[in-house]
Amino acid sequence: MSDTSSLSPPHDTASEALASLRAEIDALDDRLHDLLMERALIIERVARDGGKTGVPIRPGREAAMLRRLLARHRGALPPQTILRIWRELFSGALMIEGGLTIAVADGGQAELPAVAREHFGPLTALRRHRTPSQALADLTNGAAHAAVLPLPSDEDDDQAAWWVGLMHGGVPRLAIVAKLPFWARRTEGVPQAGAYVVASLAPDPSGADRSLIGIEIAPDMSTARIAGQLTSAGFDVGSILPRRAAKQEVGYALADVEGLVARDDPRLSAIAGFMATPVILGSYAVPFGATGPTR
Ligand SMILES: C=C(O[C@@H]1C=C(C(=O)O)C=C[C@H]1O)C(=O)O
Repeated sequence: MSDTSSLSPPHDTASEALASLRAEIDALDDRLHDLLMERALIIERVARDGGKTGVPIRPGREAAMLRRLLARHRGALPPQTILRIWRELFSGALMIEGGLTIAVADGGQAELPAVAREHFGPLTALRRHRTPSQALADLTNGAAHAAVLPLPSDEDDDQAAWWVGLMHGGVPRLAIVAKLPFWARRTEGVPQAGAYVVASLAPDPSGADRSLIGIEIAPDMSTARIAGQLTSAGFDVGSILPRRAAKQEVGYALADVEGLVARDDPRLSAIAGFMATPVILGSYAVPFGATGPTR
């Protein structure tokens, strides 16, 4: 250990005023702590009597709670502090509900585990994999509750284009249930990568959601035409990611549309011009502070 004898102790002036302010902080901390313990008692009741089944996270409810608190937030405390505290509370609550394990595919994007950690907190077990299919296998064999996967890009090879596999389903039926980061304004030093969370979870509306539609297209179909077909079926289209592999008879497209669209939405079966009826791949709460449509 280094020699600290020459360091002067912290020197605070007006020590009486400071001591009294600190006493106020300590008293408030007791009240906050009492409330947190009371909250944990209710979480225990949710776990015992709430009738929840399957994957315990409720991404829509979490997003709605955060938006509500951030909307009423006033004063000097940075709003992001509110988000950090509540994300930590959610992760503690999920420990009470039996704990959470998240699989993350970090292939090519070292930032993805950091994005997963930022969202799910240090209490959550993370299983790191190289590829999306390895992370998804954790869901099908019950080793993880949810998978954090990279945002699709037009540079993805077949292995990386995990959303195409999601279109063809399987048991359990997996869906995109959240988009990360929820705090959309990024500051220097925080992970910049985005991700989708996939789980076997029913849609959990947050009040401001978007949905992802997987489409089989003829390989030469233009993006404008895909958008046109979706728009005339009544969808408000944000972005479209086409995937046209060379020498293949079918291409794919991932469309991001406004609202929480149900799997049996009649607009899907009424759509014309695609190779098959488009399928809903899931939905996500619009990240806080996001500007404009996101893919
Ligand atoms: C407590 C619940 O479970 C989880 C924990 C939450 C919380 O701490 O408030 C909210 C949503 C869920 O992710 C719930 O479903 O209400």
